[in-house]
Amino acid sequence: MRTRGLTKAFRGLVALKDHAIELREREIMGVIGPNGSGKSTFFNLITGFSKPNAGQIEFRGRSIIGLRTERIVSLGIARTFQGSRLFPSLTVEDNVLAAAQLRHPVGPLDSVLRTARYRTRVDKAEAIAERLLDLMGLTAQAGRLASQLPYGDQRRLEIARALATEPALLLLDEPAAGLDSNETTALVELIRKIRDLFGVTVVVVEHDMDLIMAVCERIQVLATGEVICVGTPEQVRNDPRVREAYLGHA
Ligand SMILES: Nc1ncnc2c1ncn2[C@@H]1O[C@H](COP(=O)(O)OP(=O)(O)OP(=O)(O)O)[C@@H](O)[C@H]1O
Repeated sequence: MRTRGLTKAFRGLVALKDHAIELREREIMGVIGPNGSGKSTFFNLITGFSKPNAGQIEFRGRSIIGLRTERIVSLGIARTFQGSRLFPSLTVEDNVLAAAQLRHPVGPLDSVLRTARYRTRVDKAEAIAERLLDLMGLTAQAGRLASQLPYGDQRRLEIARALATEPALLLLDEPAAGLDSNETTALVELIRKIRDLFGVTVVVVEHDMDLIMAVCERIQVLATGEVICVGTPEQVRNDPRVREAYLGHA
């Protein structure tokens, strides 16, 4: 995935200005910056939740500007959200199945007639859900309502839902928010494992510097909508522009 000249303004306010990023296959990239620096705007533009005023977004060699969110998901980009977007009154398993079926849709006629295609697709979605629940340590909770899960489990369920759409690019929006330090350490391992098992590229937007520094191979820093620095955790940590951006907002 790469962006060039990506710009988004809300009335007079430029939330993202001339943004450029080029992700490498299978890398874990962090995007950080003070509050209001444009991180969520960046995710919203890539996933079709909002449309840029200017610029390009290319994914696997084609422009995805103007495509609907469902189409972008089907091309292989999945995201989690800062706040929970689970279906609270569905079971844990059905939450993952619903996401898996975005990738293996069942038409109403196939469903009513229980065609062979219906069976194949349902089997495929069930196999994906089973594997993901196992990976997330949620198998024992499969039959519980999503709303009844402890918070940390709900966050992992959200990641399972994103993975169920079989993405090539996984966008995690503040995955450590609300987690304690043990859970955050476990999340570092989980993100690495996801990358290794599924071969996905991962972008993490996060305020938790321990998580970012531990898991990311490269980090891009935004400040007031502009990219101020890209580099390894070590380079970013030592960059005076980054310190300045954060101190300016302290
Ligand atoms: N829908 C919107 N309408 C108006 N202004 C918006 C909208 N979305 C974002 N903004 C503004 O754009 C700027 C960038 O916001 P954005 O949410 O992308 O920042 P962020 O880096 O994700 O912040 P945070 O770390 O607090 O989540 C902010 O000034 C914000 O108020």
